[in-house]
Amino acid sequence: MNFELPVLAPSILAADFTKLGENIQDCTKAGASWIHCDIMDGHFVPNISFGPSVVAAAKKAAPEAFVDVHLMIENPDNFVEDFVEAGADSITVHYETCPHLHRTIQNIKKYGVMAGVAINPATTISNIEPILGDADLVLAMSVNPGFGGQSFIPATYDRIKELARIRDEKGYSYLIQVDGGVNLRNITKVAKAGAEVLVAGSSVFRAEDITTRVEELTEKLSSSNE
Ligand SMILES: O=C(CO)[C@@H](O)[C@H](O)COP(=O)(O)O
Repeated sequence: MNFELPVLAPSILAADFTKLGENIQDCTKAGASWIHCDIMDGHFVPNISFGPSVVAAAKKAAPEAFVDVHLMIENPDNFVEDFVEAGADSITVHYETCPHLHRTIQNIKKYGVMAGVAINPATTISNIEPILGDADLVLAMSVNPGFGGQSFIPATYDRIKELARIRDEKGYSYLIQVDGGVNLRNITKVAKAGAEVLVAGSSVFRAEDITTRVEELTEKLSSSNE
């Protein structure tokens, strides 16, 4: 799949579900090549969102988009196949939910999709160092997972830089993703710190005009490279 880094990944958690297809197409028409799907189970996180049928609907609305699935659920191994069948191009699991993380990553890769590992703001990066060489994507949560519309936790900037430093030092190849509280005011700083996949929910879908907002965020990402 073709996309240029850094890339914006609008999170449909904040979309108007009565117009989900239209909201997603507003994003892709404005140049968004990724769509981020937040799966919440009411156990690992104190909120319930949606399951594979909504991911399949998102893929149907934008077959050309890279569908990025973020599993905030316990026992994620039980659901990997369902999300792959729904059209996921990447599946990210939380370190905090995976006692056998190496096996879970291999299980995701078996389906030919990208395998990501997410860490909560209070989880130290050293916890996932042993598997960083196997990860296709590392997601540094910039809010405590479970809800959209929260404020970006500033300590995330240093965590992004640390993930980039380890990758360079060890010759790893994972993408660095950031999720939570990303908006027009901070997106440039987040990208300049080294984030390559920037998830934005309320900033995109609560905007007066989704297309214009995606264009504005994407423009800031493009100029962050300069
Ligand atoms: O995973 C999560 C929250 O748990 C995020 O994907 C949010 O959905 C991002 O939303 P905003 O903070 O951008 O509103």
